[in-house]
Amino acid sequence: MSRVLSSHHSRPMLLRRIFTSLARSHIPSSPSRKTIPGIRLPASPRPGPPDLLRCRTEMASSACRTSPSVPLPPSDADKAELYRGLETALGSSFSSEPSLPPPNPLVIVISGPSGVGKDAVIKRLRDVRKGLHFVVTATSRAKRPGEVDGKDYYFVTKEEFLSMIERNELLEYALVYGEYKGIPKQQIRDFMAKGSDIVLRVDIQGAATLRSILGDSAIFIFLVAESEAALVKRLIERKTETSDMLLVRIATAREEVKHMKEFDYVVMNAEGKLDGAVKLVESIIDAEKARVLQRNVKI
Ligand SMILES: Nc1ncnc2c1ncn2[C@@H]1O[C@H](COP(=O)(O)OP(=O)(O)OP(=O)(O)O)[C@@H](O)[C@H]1O
Repeated sequence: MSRVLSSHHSRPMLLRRIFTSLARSHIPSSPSRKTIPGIRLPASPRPGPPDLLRCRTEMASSACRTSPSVPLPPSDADKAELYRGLETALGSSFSSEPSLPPPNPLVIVISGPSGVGKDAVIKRLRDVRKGLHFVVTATSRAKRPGEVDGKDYYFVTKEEFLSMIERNELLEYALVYGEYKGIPKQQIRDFMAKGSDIVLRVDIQGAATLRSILGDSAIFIFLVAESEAALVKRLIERKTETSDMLLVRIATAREEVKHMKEFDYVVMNAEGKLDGAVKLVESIIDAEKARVLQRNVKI
């Protein structure tokens, strides 16, 4: 900009030129605007009388200093009268149509190494955020005491699981320690149809598979602890693994952290700062809702 201002043009003239060219690039040349798939465009502004549009860029011209054909109420007029007067001057009533269509439902994949706090973050998110559906995974493993069918998992037999695979009913599935786990597609479709955002909790391998299926249409969030040492302490304190299992999980976590760059966002879940991590996830959701170019998941 400073290079432009130091040229031989006078400053007011340059400003007028810049303003004119900006205005030209923003004012639709015809009322029918092309729509771009995936982009939420506000309702097309109704073009006003051409002389008013010209006045936006040519404030100094004599035509703009003359009164409009329909006299406007004075600025201190009653609000309703001023509103109606402006409508009359512009030649059409003001639209009450929403400025934007509702945003597309999101699919949010939350992943990260074992012990990083995926369950903890999701549990808190469930408490603080409405409009999210937390996908219930189908599994062939036996129900453990306290687990509820349809809440913790959908418990099915191995035969039922295999026929779900055959009928292509699963978005992604894996055989983990001899038991099947998979994500039912219909559940996601049903909740997306109701306008809910979908949250999926998967391990790093599952996230890689989902990325290959969903590409950039879903949002991938990688949770990390503040350090490897903090992650190890958290896993030890959880007291759910034997030493051998801990060793495998920690060695795996070392490899998994290398996959962070394949994700869209990284969220730190630091010791005692669970709420901060959840807030950041919420901010990501809010920002995604405000995207002009909306993600569009097809399942
Ligand atoms: N911010 C935090 N501060 C302190 N403790 C935490 C925090 N987040 C989670 N934890 C604790 O760390 C342990 C591991 O968390 P969690 O079970 O949610 O991890 P996970 O990623 O779901 O693990 P896995 O993949 O092995 O199931 C739990 O005991 C949990 O209560």
